[in-house]
Formats: sequence, C-alpha cells, structure tokens
Amino acid sequence: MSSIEEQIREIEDEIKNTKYNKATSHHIGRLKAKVARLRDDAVTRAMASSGGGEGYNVKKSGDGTVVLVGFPSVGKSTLLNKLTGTESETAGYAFTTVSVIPGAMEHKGANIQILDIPGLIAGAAMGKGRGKEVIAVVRGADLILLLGDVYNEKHVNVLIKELYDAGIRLNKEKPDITIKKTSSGGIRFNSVGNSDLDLGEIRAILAENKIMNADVLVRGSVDQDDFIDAMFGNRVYIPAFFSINKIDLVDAETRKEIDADVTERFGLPPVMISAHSGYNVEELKDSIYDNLGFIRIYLKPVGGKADMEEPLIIREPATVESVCNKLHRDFVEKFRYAKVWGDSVKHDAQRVGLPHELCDGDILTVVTRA
Ligand SMILES: Nc1nc2c(ncn2[C@@H]2O[C@H](COP(=O)(O)OP(=O)(O)OP(=O)(O)O)[C@@H](O)[C@H]2O)c(=O)[nH]1
Repeated sequence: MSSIEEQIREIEDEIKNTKYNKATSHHIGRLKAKVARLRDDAVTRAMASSGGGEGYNVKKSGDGTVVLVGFPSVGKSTLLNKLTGTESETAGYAFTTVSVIPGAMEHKGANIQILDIPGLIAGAAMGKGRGKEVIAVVRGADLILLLGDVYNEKHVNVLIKELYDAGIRLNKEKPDITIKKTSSGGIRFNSVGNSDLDLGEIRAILAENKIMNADVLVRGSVDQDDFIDAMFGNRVYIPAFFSINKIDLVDAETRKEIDADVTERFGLPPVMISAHSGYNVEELKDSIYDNLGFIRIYLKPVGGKADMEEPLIIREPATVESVCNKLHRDFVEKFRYAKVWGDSVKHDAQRVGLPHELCDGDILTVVTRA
C-alpha cells in the first residue's frame, strides 16, 4: 500500500497529463476531489494527533492579527523585534523560533497583534515537522505576511502551495456556493450567473465524497476547485502579501529582478525591506495596516460631542452591529437605532439599523434601550 503522499502525487500526475475538455472534465473533477479528500484526511489526522501543543494556543488580541510566514532564517524574529520592540531570540541558524512569539504593534491608532511562528517548511500541511501546529495558527490570522529573503525568492511558490494544501486561500473571496444534502432526488443543480460547471462535473465531484443527493446553488463564476473547496467547507479565505527581507545584501539591479520575479509568481509586488537597517519598515507597517482593511469610526454619545481624538479602529466590512459588538456585549441586545454622519449615509444624522455598513471617518451614535 503506497503512502498517502504517493497516492496524491500519482493522481496529481494524472491530472497534469489529462487534457481538460468537456469529455474529460468529469473525470478531472473526480480526481481533484479525490486529492482534496486524501489531503483533508491527512491534515485532520495530523491535527488530531498533535493536540495543539505548548505555545501554539495564542489568544488573539488587538484590532487585528498578522502572522509572519516564511522559511526558517528569513528574518522573522528580527522583523518582529523591529515592528514591535519585542525581544525575541535571533540566531544565524535555522529553527531558532520554537513556539509562537506574539508582539504588539501600534500604527495609525490601531493596535495590531503580530505572531512570529516557526519557519514553515515543505510538507507542513501534511503534518511534517511542527507544521501542523503552525498551520492552525496561520488559519486563525486576519492577514498573512509572507516573508522571504533575497536568497529564496524562487521558492515563494512552495509557501503558496503549502498554504493552499492546508486549505488556506489567499486574496480570494469565498465563492458563493450552497450544497444542501437531501435524502433523495439525486443532485439538483441551479446556477445564477456564468458558472463554468455543469451537472455532470458536480455529480462526479460530489460522488467522490459519497454525496448522491443534494440541492446545489452556485452564484457567479465558479470553477471545479472552488466547488471542491465548498464541498469540504473548512477552507479559510485570508488576505496576504509578500515582503522580501535582507535587501541590504544585494545591489539595485538584483533587487529589481527579485521584485519582478516575486510579482510574477505571486501576482502582487512585494515590499522590499531590510529588517536589520529598518529600510522600508515604515512602508511595511503601512501595508500591514492597509491590508487589514482598517477604518476609523468616531463615536458620539447621545446629545454629546463626537470624540475626534480617539477613533474606534475596526476592520472592513464594518457594520453598526460589528461596532456594537466591539463596544459592549449588551449593545446589540439593547439596540434601538443608530445615527450616522459621513460617507456611508445620504444625509447627516441619518437613522440606520444594525446591518448598515460604515465608511472610514463616519461619526456614529448608538441609541439603546435603558
Ligand atoms: N543582512 C541582513 N541579515 C538579516 C536581516 N534580517 C535578519 N537577518 C539575519 O538573518 C538571520 C536569521 O534571522 P532571524 O530573525 O533569526 O530569522 P527567523 O526567520 O526568525 O528564523 P527562524 O527562527 O529560524 O525561523 C540572523 O542572522 C539575522 O541577523 C536583514 O535585514 N539583513
């Protein structure tokens, strides 16, 4: 009996060697679903056997949590120190970071939690090394900062694949797919918008997971991989960007090449930094802030003046309800209405309800029952 990894590799080779067309799409869908199931089983088993582990159950705090993800020795500990002033141990060899080191960074009024985790290594998603615990921390992040250095920019794909295999989807909206299992009636498929999928593919994919009866609704353009993700249901969708460290070690020409190379591999330009010298570290802080999607809400007590000094910092999409939740547990329960001044409303002092979505700079008054 071959190992799970060998089985996965064999099927992946078959997928690669099969030309995709209408005649083969069902077969490919089934193979992809099978790979996803094998991988899911392996990850679940690894998670169950690891049981979390000392130092991995980090409590989230602050207005948002960023996780530094990179190969060993790219400078994660050095960067964490620079960003937060936390003294985490650094050394010139691999694996100095043995457990999650949290730090706090203040930027533009936001309190951002930064977690330095052990270097991600190939095979982590399958439970190799400390990878399985690392993955659990990464899955809980609000933003992933992928850190490489000038020596390993060609391996950025390994990081991306590692996260992908662990069910982490970067910079992607969660596809709008509903799969409701039923007790009979076969697979019923409805789509709104231009989905690439047909009933045959959906049947083949669901059958691989032993689902023979279900109502399926798909909105917008969705492909096989999206559908398989929805079938498993345990995928997370997290924003991410790259930063390349140690640029003090290379000349301007090489920096340019690395920048272009990472941009091509990842689809977004990296922030080029030197954690040692501090070069571009302020720009990196701005990128973290922007990528977390923070907005500022100024609170105005009923009949009082708005506090324009200390805004409430909250991540987009920010509804009146999410602000209430942040203020106090009772606010949602006792909520009557809210009044808003700013870009999210047509006129000042407009009355809104809990689902109303706020914009950066809005002024908000929440009126509750006594
Ligand atoms: N030249 C240069 N060296 C750096 C820079 N940042 C970090 N280093 C060095 O790179 C080595 C590794 O740095 P660490 O911060 O320990 O790296 P790490 O990613 O936390 O490593 P692990 O804990 O093993 O995962 C150390 O010798 C650092 O001094 C930089 O901007 N420039």
